[in-house]
Amino acid sequence: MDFGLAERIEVYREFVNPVIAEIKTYSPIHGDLVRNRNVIDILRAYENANAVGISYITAREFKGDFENLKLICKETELPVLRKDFILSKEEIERTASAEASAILLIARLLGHKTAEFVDLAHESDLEALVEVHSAEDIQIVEESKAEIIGINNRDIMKLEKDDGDVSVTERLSGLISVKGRIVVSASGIRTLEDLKRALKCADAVLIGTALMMADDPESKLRSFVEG
Ligand SMILES: O=P(O)(O)OC[C@@H](O)[C@@H](O)c1c[nH]c2ccccc12
Repeated sequence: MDFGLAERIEVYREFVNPVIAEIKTYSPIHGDLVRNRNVIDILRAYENANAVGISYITAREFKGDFENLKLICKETELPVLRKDFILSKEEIERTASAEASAILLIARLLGHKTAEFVDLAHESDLEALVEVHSAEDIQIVEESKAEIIGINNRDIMKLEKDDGDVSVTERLSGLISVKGRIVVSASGIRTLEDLKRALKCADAVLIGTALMMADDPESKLRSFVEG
């Protein structure tokens, strides 16, 4: 049986640093991140370095491509998280049809519809990773049945134009009162020190840019996972 993302994080965290490795095509700050490489080669590098899961951004603001999501899901046994600005039930169903195992839902975007969208994700057999960036967002996610809370160290509505570091995770993780949910720290994690700080108050981290900008993503990821 292939475990979902939440369960895999719980198993991995006993042995390694659980890292959700992101295949990120483009960054508003750094520009093109794929740099003519093959997406599947990047996927294999992440698999070889023991990523706990794969994240792929389909959002057009990040030059993502839904066909690539389908290809990645077909090519890997790891759980795949689809990241986009999800605003409709159809997009949830499309994510399930691509055979992703988890979907990103943004509390800031969905507001009090978040709980309903989490239930819709579950109806499509998808795990819900609800992303938060404020105390208000935490209240919203706690009204839902989301199994994974993603603390974004940046405000995604600013499309990475803002700075953000693990101090956001340190501050917000303390506000989570409903226990038993997996907490993931995402964005702006560039060094093993950032990772260690994040894992003091989160169960896993999600890293994109630092891996995509590395000359050798496999060894870069291995240094985070085994560090
Ligand atoms: O590249 P970074 O700093 O490691 O951040 C990764 C990830 O957190 C970021 O890409 C992200 C977080 N939430 C999103 C929502 C949409 C698109 C992208 C994102």
